[in-house]
Amino acid sequence: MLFERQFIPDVIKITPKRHGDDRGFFSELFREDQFQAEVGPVRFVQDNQSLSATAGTLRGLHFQREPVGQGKLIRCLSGAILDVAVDIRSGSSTYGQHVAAELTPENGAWLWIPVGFAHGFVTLKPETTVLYKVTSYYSPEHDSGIRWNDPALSINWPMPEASLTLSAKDQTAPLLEQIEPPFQYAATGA
Ligand SMILES: Cc1cn([C@H]2C[C@H](O)[C@@H](COP(=O)(O)OP(=O)(O)O[C@H]3O[C@H](C)C(=O)[C@H](O)[C@H]3O)O2)c(=O)[nH]c1=O
Repeated sequence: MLFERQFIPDVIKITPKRHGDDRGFFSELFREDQFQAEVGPVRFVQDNQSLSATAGTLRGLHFQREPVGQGKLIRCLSGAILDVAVDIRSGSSTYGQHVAAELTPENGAWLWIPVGFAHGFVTLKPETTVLYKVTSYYSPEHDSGIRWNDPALSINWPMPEASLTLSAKDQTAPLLEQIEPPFQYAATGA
């Protein structure tokens, strides 16, 4: 299991080892002991899966407010995504900045995004399946988000707006400056 901290170091790209042979490969996708040794005492309570039929499907930028903020461990099972995590922790030196990582079945990587980030992705291929583990249960009343194309975030989505598919909720999400900072920076980044 290779852990690569991104330029916002609390966001980590995790690449499981693949044991290849003439049949294909075997891979231990997740081990709590190795994950907790690197990240800390984080546990997952819910697994999610989404299928997006077309390339250019953009889901995000979402987060759940405290006390049920969600850490997310994301991987792409089919197709391809550009995964984006925006630091929305008040007091963070990288507040409003983001990490972007391409996740594909070929690279087999997870992206770990702790509580304190807004998360979204755009699909780069049709029939894209995303699996993600989260650290708090879904709570509709705490579900929140910021606008995917907020100019203050300078996210370079690789497709023109006209070619994107978004939910009505995502099209009308507030700008970061319009919301109360939902999280406080904590050095642990858990
Ligand atoms: C997140 C979630 C949703 N739902 C229901 C609520 C709606 O009826 C339906 C679709 O929900 P939503 O439009 O929020 O799904 P996405 O747009 O894919 O959002 C998700 O993808 C982005 C990238 C995220 O990071 C969020 O975790 C998550 O919100 O599933 C549930 O029943 N349980 C859940 O945990």
